[in-house]
Amino acid sequence: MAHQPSMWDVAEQASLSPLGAGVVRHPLAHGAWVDHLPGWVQGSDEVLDVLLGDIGWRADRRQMYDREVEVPRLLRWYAGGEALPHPLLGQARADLDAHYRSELGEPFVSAGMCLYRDGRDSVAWHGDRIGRGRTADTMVAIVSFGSPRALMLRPVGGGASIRFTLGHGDLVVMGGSCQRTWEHCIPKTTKPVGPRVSVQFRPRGVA
Ligand SMILES: O=C(O)CCC(=O)C(=O)O
Ligand SMILES: [Fe+2]
Repeated sequence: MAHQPSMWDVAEQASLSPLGAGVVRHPLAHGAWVDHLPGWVQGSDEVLDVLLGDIGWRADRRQMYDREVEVPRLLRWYAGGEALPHPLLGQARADLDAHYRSELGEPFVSAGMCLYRDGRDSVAWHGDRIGRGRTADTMVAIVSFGSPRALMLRPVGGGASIRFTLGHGDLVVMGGSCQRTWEHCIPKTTKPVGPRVSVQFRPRGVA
């Protein structure tokens, strides 16, 4: 008998909800803001499966005083011209463009990806300040897949930090002066967490 499409097939197909309807903006001090939309992606499992496959993840090494150490996460960088590993990610970039174009004034281009294999993987406090994020307002849009992890933000000059939990299919966008006037990090956790992949869309010249 031919396979009958069922509600389950429909439910499992990755899709995006309309951005305009659900994004909530959190204004921060010093001209920064964070937009948040939990559950932007539905049916995220198939995307996560692809992202956890062999897409060319590599372990970066950094000079740390007199020795070289591996950064505690795996990385994969897609320049604007390179096809993304799942069609939903191309759709996500197009939807982000449509929603933010008038405010951002330019398209999202690159997709940087981080794989946090478990709670020992992390990214330390930083701003995305390689390039124009150092001097100008910009946006970095992050879509999360897999185990929930905390994204922390704190003002550069000191002050209380704030926390967003980024779960499977969630969107956050850091905008305004956020990369210059605030720092962000994904802290390590001793909780037993599975892998998480973050996909960061940035305009040209921002990293
Ligand atoms: O994994 C995340 O959500 C953040 C990654 C990040 O801050 C970066 O790669 O610059
Ligand atoms: Fe960052």
